[in-house]
This record gives sequence, C-alpha cells and structure tokens, in this order.
Amino acid sequence: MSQTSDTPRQPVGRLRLGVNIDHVATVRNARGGSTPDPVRAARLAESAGADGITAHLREDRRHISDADIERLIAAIERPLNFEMAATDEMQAIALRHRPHAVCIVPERREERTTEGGLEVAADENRLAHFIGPLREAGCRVSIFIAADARQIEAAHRIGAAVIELHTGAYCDAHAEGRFAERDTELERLREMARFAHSLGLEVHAGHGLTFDTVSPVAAFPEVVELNIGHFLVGEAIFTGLDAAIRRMRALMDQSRRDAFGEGAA
Ligand SMILES: CC(=O)[C@@H](O)[C@H](O)COP(=O)(O)O
Ligand SMILES: NCC(=O)COP(=O)(O)O
Repeated sequence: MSQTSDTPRQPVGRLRLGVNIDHVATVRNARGGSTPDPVRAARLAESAGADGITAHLREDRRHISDADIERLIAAIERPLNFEMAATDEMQAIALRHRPHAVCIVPERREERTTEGGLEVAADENRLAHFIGPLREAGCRVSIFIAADARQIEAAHRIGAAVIELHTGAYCDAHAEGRFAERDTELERLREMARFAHSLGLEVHAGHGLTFDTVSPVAAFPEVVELNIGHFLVGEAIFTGLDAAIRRMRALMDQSRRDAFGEGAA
C-alpha cells in the first residue's frame, strides 16, 4: 500500500551507517600488490560501528576487484551493499553472490567518480526486467538516484525497494563555498526524501558526505541509511579509520538525537 504525506510517521529510529571501502582499494591499486587491504578495512569498519559495508565493483575494476568481492562475502559479518552498473556481467556476479543489497548506479568509463544518479525514467522497461532476477534472488534492490521526482517515481514503478539519494551536488556546493546553492540542494534532498518515503520506498543517501555535511542529512526522518567512504578513508590518513568512523557515527547519532530525541540514536 502506498503511503501519502499525511500518513502518521513511525517513530524515527537509529540511522544505519554503511562504510564504502572502495577507496582503500584505490590506494592499493595505485601501487599494485595487496596493501592496504579493503577486506581488512571492512572488518575494522564493522568493529568501529558500521552497520554494513558498501563496495562498488566498477566495470573497469579501477578499485574493487572480483576477488575482493569474494573475500568480502566470506569475511564480513554485516550486510554487503553491492554497487554495480546495470549490465549483464554485473547481474551475473550479483546473482552468484546474492548480497544483502544491490545498488544500481550509473557508470561512465571516463568519469572520476559517480557524477549523477541513474537515468531510470528513460530506461524503465529495461531496468524493470534487469532488477527482476535480483529481487527474485532475495537481494534488496536499491537505485542510486538524483533528488528528482520523475526519477523517484520511475524507481517506484520498476519495483525497487530502496532509493539512495545522491548527495554529491550538496557536498560539492558546501566544499566550494556556494552556500546558497548548497542550501537549495539540501532542501531538494529533504523534499525528495519525503516524497520517496510517501511512495513507500526506503530512503538512503550518500556520496561525498563529510563531518561538515553529514548532520543535516542525518536529521531527515525518512532517511534510514547513509553510505560514506571517500572522506572516511581520507580522514583515516590523519586519525586512523577506526577514529574516523566512530566520529562519523557520533555525529550521525547526535544529529538524530537533536532532531528527534534520545530514542532516535
Ligand atoms: C556510487 C557511489 O557513490 C560510490 O560507489 C562511489 O562512487 C565510489 O567511489 P568512486 O566513484 O570513486 O568509484
Ligand atoms: N553510494 C555512495 C557511497 O557508497 C559513498 O560515496 P563516497 O562517500 O565514497 O563519496
């Protein structure tokens, strides 16, 4: 049953933190060899308070490798959120491993990072067929998407359980001091989180989040999970990964408590 914006809210719960360990593999791959090991980072993230591990197996294998995915599945105790492009090759890999969650992301070979959300509205039929087997295999299918009502409606129509809102534009505007734009982006994220929730979608968010940008997003009542990686791995150079994750976790919990009271963290 789809909900309307007048539907009474459930009590707001603790926000889950998914730690993305791709960027550990980026450092490893810069030299070749086996260190630093993203699987070791994933185990450490779990002990520092991560509720799940996110890994993006890019088609060009620029960071995470097929072997990393095999090792992660064997080693981690928390759910794996497997990010991948909507290709036959990736679908076969996901169906072999059956991770807890599969997040479908757009990929462009020449991009430096995931620049935008998936174009769902223009590719609805193909994507509906594409995610069918993943759903049947028991994976929770998430769509990495811009804060755009048209794309959210399309994600809902194709049968996704979850959307993850791309927070990159908000974070970039903050980092570059474009504060009016940042606030506009934040407002867009807030409205679209509310809209997606009203359709019955589970709402996640991530990309580019930092200690400075996480709190307002953590205070959206509809958002139940944040996926964060690049900043944490960078911060780990200065303070260690354990401390970086614990601080991020504490900021998320504090934001939730400030907005909704003690029970929300
Ligand atoms: C989809 C997403 O936001 C993450 O997977 C992130 O993109 C990983 O980092 P790269 O973009 O550097 O692959
Ligand atoms: N899906 C977003 C993600 O996993 C983390 O993105 P980032 O913090 O590495 O930019």
